[in-house]
Amino acid sequence: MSAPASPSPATPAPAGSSIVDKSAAGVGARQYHIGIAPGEVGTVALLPGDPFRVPFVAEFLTDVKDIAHNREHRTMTGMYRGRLITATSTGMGCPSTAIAVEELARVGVTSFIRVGSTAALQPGIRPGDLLVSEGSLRNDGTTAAYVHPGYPAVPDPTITLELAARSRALLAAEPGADWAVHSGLNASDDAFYAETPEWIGQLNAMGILNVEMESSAMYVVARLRGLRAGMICACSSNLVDGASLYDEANSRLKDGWMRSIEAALETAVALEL
Ligand SMILES: O=P(O)(O)O[C@H]1O[C@H](CO)[C@@H](O)[C@H]1O
Ligand SMILES: O=c1cc[nH]c(=O)[nH]1
Repeated sequence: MSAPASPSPATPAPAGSSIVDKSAAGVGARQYHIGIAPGEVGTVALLPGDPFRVPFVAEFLTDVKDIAHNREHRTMTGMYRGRLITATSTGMGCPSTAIAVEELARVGVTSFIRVGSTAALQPGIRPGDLLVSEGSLRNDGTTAAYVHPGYPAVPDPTITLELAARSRALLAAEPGADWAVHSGLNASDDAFYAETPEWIGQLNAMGILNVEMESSAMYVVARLRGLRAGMICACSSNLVDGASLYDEANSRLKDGWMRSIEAALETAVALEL
């Protein structure tokens, strides 16, 4: 893993100026947005988007603690098969995700696994299926503030392979399962309602499996800071074959979330994250 880099401005601040250096801001302190202090969380964090999904992670844990809930960032911790697990919600989109990853890193988290929802872009991927990300098309503004347009947004390969293996093991253990696991590329969009039929068609033609809104920031910030990240999402809807379903009460989506969380927890244990 390469050394952490910081987002250095093109022209350094003049010596003796009082311009704030945010690369050092808050290190060792309770964090401004997530409300967590060093020592309150472990080294691996599961990241759902929605604060109301953090307790779904806690359902798998023992010795559960509520750590903080500030803005969209809710955090709980607990034990899963001998490992201290942290669950923190990112909110929707790359800006708040980048803040969550930066601040979690400042309090000791070194591995991040997003457990989200996503819309499918290839026919036949059904609500409730799991999608393991192998890389993100960076259609967001946040990562453009951090890196060159050609910089790749890629997950840690070991976490990615383990997420695929653990989710396929869950599938194999369920006789008559009516869901599937898919691995491939996804897109991270900024603007949910700006996804036109033309854009959806372009992503489909490029073979992109699914679209969500956070992974590009998680991957880029993790790489820049020398940390590890991966993503497993549950399909909420299919934007190309009409299996559209923006209904969180539907049990297929909830079942998918729970399976994605279990695969992420098993990954954390297997890799000692
Ligand atoms: O369910 P979460 O994890 O929030 O993920 C998806 O759902 C939201 C859009 O509905 C976006 O945040 C998108 O990435
Ligand atoms: O989850 C998502 C993200 C972007 N666009 C969608 O339709 N769904």
